Amino acid sequence: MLLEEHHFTAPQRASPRLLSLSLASRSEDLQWMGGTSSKGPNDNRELLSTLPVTPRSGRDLLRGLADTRGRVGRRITACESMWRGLWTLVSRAARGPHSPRPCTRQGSGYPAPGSGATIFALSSGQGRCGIAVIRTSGPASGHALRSLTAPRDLPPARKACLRLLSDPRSGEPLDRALVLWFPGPQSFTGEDCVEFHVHGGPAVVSGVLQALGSVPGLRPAEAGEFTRRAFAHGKLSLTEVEGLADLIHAETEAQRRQALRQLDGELGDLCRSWAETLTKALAHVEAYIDFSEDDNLEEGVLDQADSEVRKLEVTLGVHLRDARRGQRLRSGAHIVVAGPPNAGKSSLVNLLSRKPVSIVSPEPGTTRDVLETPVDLAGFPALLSDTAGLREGVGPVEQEGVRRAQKRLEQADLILAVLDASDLASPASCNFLDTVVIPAGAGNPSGSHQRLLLVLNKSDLLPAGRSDPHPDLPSHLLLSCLTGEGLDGLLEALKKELAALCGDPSTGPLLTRSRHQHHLRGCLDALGQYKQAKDLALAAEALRVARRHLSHLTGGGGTEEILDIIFRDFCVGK
Ligand SMILES: Nc1nc2c(ncn2[C@@H]2O[C@H](COP(=O)(O)OP(=O)(O)OP(=O)(O)O)[C@@H](O)[C@H]2O)c(=O)[nH]1
Ligand SMILES: [K+]
Ligand SMILES: [Mg+2]
Repeated sequence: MLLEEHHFTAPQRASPRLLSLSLASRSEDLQWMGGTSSKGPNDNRELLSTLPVTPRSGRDLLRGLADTRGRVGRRITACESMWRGLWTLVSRAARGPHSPRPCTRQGSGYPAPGSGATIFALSSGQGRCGIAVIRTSGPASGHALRSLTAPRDLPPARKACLRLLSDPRSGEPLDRALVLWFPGPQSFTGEDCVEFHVHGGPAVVSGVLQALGSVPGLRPAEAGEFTRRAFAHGKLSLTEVEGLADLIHAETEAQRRQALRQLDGELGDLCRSWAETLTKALAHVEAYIDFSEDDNLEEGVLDQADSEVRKLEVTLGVHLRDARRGQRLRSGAHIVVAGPPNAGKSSLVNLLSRKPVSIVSPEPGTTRDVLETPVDLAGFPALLSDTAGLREGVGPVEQEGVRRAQKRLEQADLILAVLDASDLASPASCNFLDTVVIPAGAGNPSGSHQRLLLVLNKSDLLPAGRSDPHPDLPSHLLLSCLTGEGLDGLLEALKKELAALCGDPSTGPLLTRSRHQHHLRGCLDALGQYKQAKDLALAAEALRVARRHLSHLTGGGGTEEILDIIFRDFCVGK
């Protein structure tokens, strides 16, 4: 029976009497609800599975309904969604065991734009290469495969077969290629898909693409369209889609690990478990609203809901506090290299990025604009900004440079403060120490101020043999950009700072985008409203809002625009 297929498990504290009671009093509502659309069977199934009732099987439920139909008066209940859920399940059970089974997951509910057409694209990179992969997705995929190949029969599903490809219009041979046939729904998009692994020459690739374009019902894919179809068919949740986009763009080891975790569905699983907690709490509140006067409800149902909500609030708070780190790991921590003129800031930026990003010269005031360069520091992504030397009393152009440098300093995740070790007594050095280094609380990592690493450059100019010539300064590292001495120590210190800023990609933060943060905050706000609600109906509504935020996090923001923004990150063929 359907209810069992959906893993309907009766709660341990269940009371069978309660079910027949509730069905008897609400059957009119069930009929009334039958004409309206369901919010989504998954939602209601969850709600149903947590209700304090025990239908032994779908058949019992149906029988109970038939018995009671028409015996009670009309009453619209506060737990409308519960009855919608029941109705959905019951009417599906009535359709019998042969009604189509959902595939691996439920669809996202968003139709893919232009779905129905069969799309094709080059899915491997552009340019000359050993092998290029061209794929199709859509109902005409099988026809396209048969049109291009000889022999013309479909190969066994998911097995690579060697076939001669030829142009269906002229019969001209195009390539000898491996082809793979993925009948839906067991494919990346959930639709019928074909992959052609052809030789990677531009003429072969364009020949096959043109041949595919000549097959009726096929058209070139748009950017991200394959993934969008996978999302529409419930093959990927939105957070997994984001993980996939991040994996494609990952440039460092830490980014790759983080993206892979998200693609594996960790964030989605977490959200679903939170949503389940809320569903339970909601079911308790709804049950209380409906049945409290029947005296059949156990004691403490509301207290249980309250305590679940409180626990969830704490967990969400922890994740929200970690969200900034997840975003840094995804897009790179902002490291701003600052210091007085001629300290060697540009030399250090070039050394860390291993390329001549900035002009280095003995003339103070060489760098004016903020120069940004992405770098991979010990596996962590970072955005290094070279800035103008900080000093007063200079011309208008340099002054503008100083203003920009100061603005950038305010936004830094980490300040890499550079001083000339042989010139610490100069007014510019003293001023920089007083205005930037000391207020940032260098050497005081537990301080609530901005993180800062102090580097004394040009150590090669110091008299040899003295271990630490500046013990009175805040904690610092000695470096020579000229000789490279001290670079390993600096990289080690940077790695520690970045690990603290970004979190451990294998175990750490899971919220990687401001979109995630937005919905989590929305969920927390709604939980705050739940606690303050004076009326139970309002409390239930707050729980529903909270749950909606979590489902938007994994399923989209409720608008097509959000999806457009996310899918825009993909290239054609993905
Ligand atoms: N001896 C020595 N000279 C260095 C070292 N690092 C940089 N220099 C020299 O110091 C001078 C200034 O270097 P830059 O990298 O341009 O310094 P900056 O801080 O970017 O200067 P501005 O952009 O003008 O503020 C150049 O002549 C460099 O060759 C070092 O470790 N040792
Ligand atoms: K300079
Ligand atoms: Mg410079």
